[in-house]
Amino acid sequence: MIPVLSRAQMRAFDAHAIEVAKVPSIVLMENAGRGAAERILELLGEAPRREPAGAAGAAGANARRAPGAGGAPLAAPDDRRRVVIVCGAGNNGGDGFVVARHLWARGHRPSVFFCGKPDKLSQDARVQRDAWVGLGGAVKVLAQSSDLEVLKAELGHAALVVDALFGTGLDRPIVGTSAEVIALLNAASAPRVALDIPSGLDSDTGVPLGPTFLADWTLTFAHPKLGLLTPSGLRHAGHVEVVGLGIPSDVPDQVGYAAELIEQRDVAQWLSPRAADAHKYSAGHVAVLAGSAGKIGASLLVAHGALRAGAGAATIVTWPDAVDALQARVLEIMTAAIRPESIAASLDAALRSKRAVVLGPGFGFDEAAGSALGHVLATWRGPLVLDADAMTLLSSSRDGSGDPSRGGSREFAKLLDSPSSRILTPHAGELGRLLGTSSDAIEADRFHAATEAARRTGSVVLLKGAHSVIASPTGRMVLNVRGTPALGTAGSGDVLAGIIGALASHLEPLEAACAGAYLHAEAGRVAADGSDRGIVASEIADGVAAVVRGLLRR
Ligand SMILES: NC(=O)C1=CN([C@@H]2O[C@H](COP(=O)(O)OP(=O)(O)OC[C@H]3O[C@@H](n4cnc5c(N)ncnc54)[C@H](O)[C@@H]3O)[C@@H](O)[C@H]2O)[C@@H](O)CC1
Ligand SMILES: [K+]
Repeated sequence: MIPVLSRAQMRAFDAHAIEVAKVPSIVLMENAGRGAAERILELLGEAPRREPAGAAGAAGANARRAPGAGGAPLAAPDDRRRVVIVCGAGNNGGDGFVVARHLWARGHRPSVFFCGKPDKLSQDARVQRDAWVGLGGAVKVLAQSSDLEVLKAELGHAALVVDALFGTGLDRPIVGTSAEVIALLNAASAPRVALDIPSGLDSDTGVPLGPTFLADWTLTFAHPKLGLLTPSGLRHAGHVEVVGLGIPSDVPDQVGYAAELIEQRDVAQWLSPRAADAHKYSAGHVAVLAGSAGKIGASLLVAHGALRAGAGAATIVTWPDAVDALQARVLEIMTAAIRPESIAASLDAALRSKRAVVLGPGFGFDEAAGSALGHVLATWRGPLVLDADAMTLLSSSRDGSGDPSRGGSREFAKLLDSPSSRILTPHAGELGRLLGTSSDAIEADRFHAATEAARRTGSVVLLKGAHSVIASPTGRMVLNVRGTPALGTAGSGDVLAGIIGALASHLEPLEAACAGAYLHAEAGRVAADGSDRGIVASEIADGVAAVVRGLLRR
């Protein structure tokens, strides 16, 4: 996993590198700028030209474009089509001067602008500015409207735009000339690259503090920052790549990190090959408490997801009329009925010898469904994935306290006492209802919401959305950013719940949720084949087997 750092942790990282490891800060800046320049040179050879667009149009292009894809080479070093670099007064600006010098050394003639008070230049940025000027480079200061006209003219034929205005030091909205500069940069038709983070973005929450640079690529230094990995952060950051600072990667173990990013090799490691004498029950038999009359599709998708992710068997345990409807539809999947008059007894029989339970999709949220959930919470000792209607039951007449006398649901109270190992898979709306707040409040700080929910429910919580956040009750947080908009299709969440159920038969709940999110996203990518829509949920389930196969072959 790749450590993801908060603003404060990144400061601690820098301080550790400088004070403990004795790497001078100017060397870190040199490494940052040189690494970024190398990547920018590559991008100049790859980046597609965009049609000129206003700020809004540019935002659309940013969302649509697959960065790095195809296109004619942009820039043989060319006197007219220059790289435009806009530097601020802090160390982020210093990185910009280093980029300029290395591009110059490779035959380019970058146009360098400075926005800020020259007497406020940080010590290292001043050294780098002087080195740039000492080599004969020019710096155009952006102080008044006529200066902005010069910038605008240069942007009109720029080969690429580099934002080195503000980095992790930003702690308030950008105003004044810098804000006008950002508007101009965002309106440029050239590809846009942010150094470290897009200027204007809060590096912890990914929320724009005010006017914010809209990047196609963000070259972030040493480690990804938290704010780059939220849906809003990624919308502004474009394609995020890490540029090393020449510091060993174990420093975050010493200074701390806020989250981890799932990598392919983590999931490959978790997926151990089946034993030669494996049989369907040793591979894991998943009970799927899902579906109801008119909603049997949900239960089929869960079971399908579980089998494709490696469950040896799946049994849909549901209401008698749904079982009748299912009979005609199932081949590989078994069914068992929950008798409303003897819910506890039928569940005890159905869950015997099962390895994991998935409860919720299409299950209903009436009294009987509540009793079934209550019984499972009270008696099931294995992995339990709670999704969809289970989330509604947990939060009905809820205040998130778990105390029925204060408006918390009975089921929520049972959740806290349950001997099961629970994985909750809410989207923002469901989590909002569970915690007694709005979906907007959840989206405003998804990291906090997921960790808080995990702590309050004593469960692993997978907060769905464009990029999932997986939090454990111990405070560990893992991010999966492999998702694609194509995954937004009916039944996609049901498949995810099934995949996690299968994996939870063998893995710890946090690992199962992480691996499940990753496999689901990758399978969606395979099914979508480069498109952002048009796939159906059963194709995601089908795709999982191929993704698992690929990982096992590694
Ligand atoms: N310290 C280090 O060792 C390294 C730092 N690096 C770069 O340094 C950046 C952080 O540098 P700094 O801490 O100097 O900060 P920034 O360059 O991000 O910001 C500059 C200064 O602007 C001020 N400021 C904050 N918000 C403002 C606003 N809205 N309007 C006007 N001024 C505002 C702050 O006082 C801050 O010190 C990183 O993002 C990275 O790009 C890299 O060079 C790698 C090494
Ligand atoms: K920046």
